Amino acid sequence: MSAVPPDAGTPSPSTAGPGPGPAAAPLLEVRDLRVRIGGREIVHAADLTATPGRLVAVVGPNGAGKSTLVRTAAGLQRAAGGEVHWEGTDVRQVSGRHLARLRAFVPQRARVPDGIDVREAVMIGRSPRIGGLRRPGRADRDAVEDALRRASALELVDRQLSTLSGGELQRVQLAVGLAQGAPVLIADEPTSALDLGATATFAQLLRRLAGDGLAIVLVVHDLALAAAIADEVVVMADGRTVATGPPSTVLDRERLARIWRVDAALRTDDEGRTALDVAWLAPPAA
Ligand SMILES: Nc1ncnc2c1ncn2[C@@H]1O[C@H](COP(=O)(O)OP(=O)(O)OP(=O)(O)O)[C@@H](O)[C@H]1O
Repeated sequence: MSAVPPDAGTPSPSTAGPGPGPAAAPLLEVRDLRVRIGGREIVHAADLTATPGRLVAVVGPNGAGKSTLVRTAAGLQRAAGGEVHWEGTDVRQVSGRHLARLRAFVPQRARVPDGIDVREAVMIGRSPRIGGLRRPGRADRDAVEDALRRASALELVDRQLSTLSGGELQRVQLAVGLAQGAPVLIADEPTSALDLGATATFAQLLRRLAGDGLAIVLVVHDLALAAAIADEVVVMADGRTVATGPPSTVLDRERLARIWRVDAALRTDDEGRTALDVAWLAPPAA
């Protein structure tokens, strides 16, 4: 595997994007993260920051370590080195219960248990707010319905989870995350099975949520989508974060060639349309 060196002097995140101006204090800070799985080091040096009101897109080729980075940041995977801090506290000192109140995690591949319907699944997402001793009340039922509505999944409320299409399941997974009511939303490729219209609806929802003050971390392959909605892009390659900054600066043609080995250029027009012009049939860049 070729090692891609980190870029020196990538632009400061504080100058980025469509989000609100001066950044609030970060809720999540990951520094110099290393992760080993099955005796192999998968992430060697990764950084990530989640701040209220900002949307960070984590991009990079297949196998770059994006999922491993966000899973470890979310406290779902143990770090072998470096730092993961939630509200300034080492993640190892944060109880699972408190973590569940701080962050919602929408996984790339959700487990789909048999015999559970969408309403029940989203109520399970709500459980960190309910606690072990209390039964769901009116506020919880309203929160479930609101999460389903915001995720454009309300019409699926009585369906069995196991009968949903890939795109329907992704919308429900988002609702599960939203029902949790956490200030940080981490979503791993939540749009991979969505059609064009559903993706646009989702993009608008994410921007609205960021506008409402949520900190969002989104793993995404669609670079045109990332460019349209992210305040900041984090590029991962070979287990390292190799660039961080505003999409227009970070996703330049030279980097697309170097990291993705493709001749491609991002384009943004005055009305906020973004496109990736790709020379699909050109041989990979050397
Ligand atoms: N549980 C595991 N056991 C062994 N190898 C793993 C495990 N999880 C991840 N890996 C390996 O670690 C590397 C990084 O995986 P990861 O899923 O983090 O990458 P990614 O950037 O999210 O990829 P993709 O874009 O394909 O989803 C890959 O080579 C993957 O095969």
